[in-house]
Amino acid sequence: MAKQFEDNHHRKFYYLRLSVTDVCNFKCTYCLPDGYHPQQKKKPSFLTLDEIQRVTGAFAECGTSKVRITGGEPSLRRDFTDIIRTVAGQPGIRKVATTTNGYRMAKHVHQWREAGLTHINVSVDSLDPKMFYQITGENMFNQVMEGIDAAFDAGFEQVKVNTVLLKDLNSQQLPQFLDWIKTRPIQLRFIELMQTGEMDDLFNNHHVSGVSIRNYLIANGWVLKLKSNNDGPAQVFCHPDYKGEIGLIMPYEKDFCKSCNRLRVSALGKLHLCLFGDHGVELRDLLQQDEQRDELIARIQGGLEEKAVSHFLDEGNTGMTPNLASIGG
Ligand SMILES: Nc1nc2c(ncn2[C@@H]2O[C@H](COP(=O)(O)OP(=O)(O)OP(=O)(O)O)[C@@H](O)[C@H]2O)c(=O)[nH]1
Ligand SMILES: C[S@@+](CC[C@H](N)C(=O)[O-])C[C@H]1O[C@@H](n2cnc3c(N)ncnc32)[C@H](O)[C@@H]1O
Ligand code: SF4
Ligand code: SF4
Repeated sequence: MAKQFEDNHHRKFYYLRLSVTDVCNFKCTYCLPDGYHPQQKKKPSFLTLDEIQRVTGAFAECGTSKVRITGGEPSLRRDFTDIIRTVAGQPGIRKVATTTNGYRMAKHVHQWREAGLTHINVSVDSLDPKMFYQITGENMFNQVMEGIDAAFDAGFEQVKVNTVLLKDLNSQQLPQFLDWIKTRPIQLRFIELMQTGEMDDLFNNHHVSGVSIRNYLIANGWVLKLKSNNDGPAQVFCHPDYKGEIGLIMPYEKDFCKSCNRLRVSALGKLHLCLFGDHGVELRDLLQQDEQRDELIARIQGGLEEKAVSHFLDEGNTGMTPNLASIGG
């Protein structure tokens, strides 16, 4: 194995978030409130299967054991199942995950599972269909719920659900969410709203910290679980009376970035050292032939020297990220 990816702050990288498209069919108020619009007139060409195979192969050689396929909406790629199969086929990749809005899950999750998908995260911002529509711009609540049932049916032992915590919207619905996971093996994660470049007043109007939920959980017998080296940033709590778990993603908390274990590659083939970084490192020219792998690894390692110790969101600096669809969250 080539040298494990590590930065100058002694953080090791086991987890690659690979975006395969910027396109999305939803209009979430906090992400793409006006829907997806290409940045240039020309149709962008997103990473091909061969390029995906080369980039994940290089990461795997340097210690990456988990790849999350994300977007935009990754399942809108017509070759999505082949992408899963390609990533799953890389020696060393033990977890192949995706994050989806759930739109295509009911129909296709069995085939994703057969292709090698091991973990699935789906976004559900409210359990109230009307509020779901209000937040996502799409009337698809029932379809997404059917998708979650289909995932269990296909053999996933747990489904993770992402809920962006929004003041005066879903932040009042904790009892409903707790009730929902009582008998279901769902890890429900509340994500604090993050400010991005294109966001207007939404952040000031709707950002709310996850601290009060954490205090509630601790006061009511929930216990913090230990993490493994390729887990995401959620603090996960479990309770003996619940089949489900609660996760909290609180990026504004001190030391959130201390345990950063992940790198990102955009759908256009740029390495992003941080979700809120200033620029990407071009990789695509080194994804054209298998023989370029050593050069590719050297370029990623060079980029890692520049990785900052944390984001600068508290200073109002959101880096170059206009919205999370552009980099895959
Ligand atoms: N600020 C920040 N937010 C992150 C980071 N990683 C994940 N998130 C947030 O958490 C959201 C949910 O991430 P998911 O795509 O569901 O995956 P995950 O929680 O990283 O991974 P798992 O632990 O495998 O479920 C992302 O879309 C981001 O909003 C990170 O490195 N920095
Ligand atoms: C960018 S989406 C991509 C995958 C897929 N389209 C989905 O929605 O699950 C990944 C995650 O980022 C979250 N997200 C998007 N914008 C966000 C923001 N500004 N703050 C916090 N989370 C955000 C979404 O809720 C979703 O769970
Ligand atoms: S959060 Fe996901 S589903 Fe919603 S607009 Fe962004 S990319 Fe699309
Ligand atoms: S904000 Fe940047 S440094 Fe912090 S955990 Fe996320 S990717 Fe890592």
